[in-house]
Amino acid sequence: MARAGEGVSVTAEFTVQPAHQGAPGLAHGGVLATALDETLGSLNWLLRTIAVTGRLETDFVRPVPVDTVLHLDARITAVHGRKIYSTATGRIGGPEGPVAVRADALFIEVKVDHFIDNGRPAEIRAAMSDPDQVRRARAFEVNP
Ligand SMILES: CCCCC/C=C\C/C=C\C/C=C\C/C=C\CCCC(=O)SCCNC(=O)CCNC(=O)[C@H](O)C(C)(C)COP(=O)(O)OP(=O)(O)OC[C@H]1O[C@@H](n2cnc3c(N)ncnc32)[C@H](O)[C@@H]1OP(=O)(O)O
Repeated sequence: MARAGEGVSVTAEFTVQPAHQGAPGLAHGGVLATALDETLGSLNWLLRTIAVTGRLETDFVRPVPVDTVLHLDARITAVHGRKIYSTATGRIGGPEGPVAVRADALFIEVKVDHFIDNGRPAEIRAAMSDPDQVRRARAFEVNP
């Protein structure tokens, strides 16, 4: 679950499951990048803005074993026109533990037409019939 913090920030936890393994016993980097991306993406809801990831630069600082809880902390650093700049860290061993991963991101604000024009019709129809469900499921749940 992601929680709003001070300023435009959120914290979240992501537990690395066996299915997230890359190298034996360790989290796959792409899954860690996804956890960062999802946490960063949830920030845009605090701005009440629909935005997609344009750029995600990830540093992998420490290996993250399977079963680890990744403590995520993300905040918006700047907004310029449609561009939303944000940064996130993922710590292990507790919220004050060492940084294992970090990311800098650029999200670009889009109209809802971005999804209507490019998404698959069945999912668009489902989302339109229950927008609250989309908001909860896509924006505020980090663990699948
Ligand atoms: C009622 C109907 C309901 C139906 C829908 C229901 C719900 C929808 C609501 C919410 C959706 C839910 C969740 C979505 C949120 C988050 C999901 C998690 C995050 C993701 O997983 S999301 C997937 C991965 N993501 C993509 O799938 C993006 C693919 N991409 C594109 O779709 C285009 O690429 C786009 C739109 C990004 C930009 O295209 P564009 O034509 O709109 O804008 P343009 O190119 O003009 O850029 C404008 C300014 O951003 C700069 N800029 C752009 N890209 C840059 C880059 N990469 N690096 C550096 N700067 C960049 C330019 O340099 C310019 O800067 P400047 O203004 O200074 O010149």
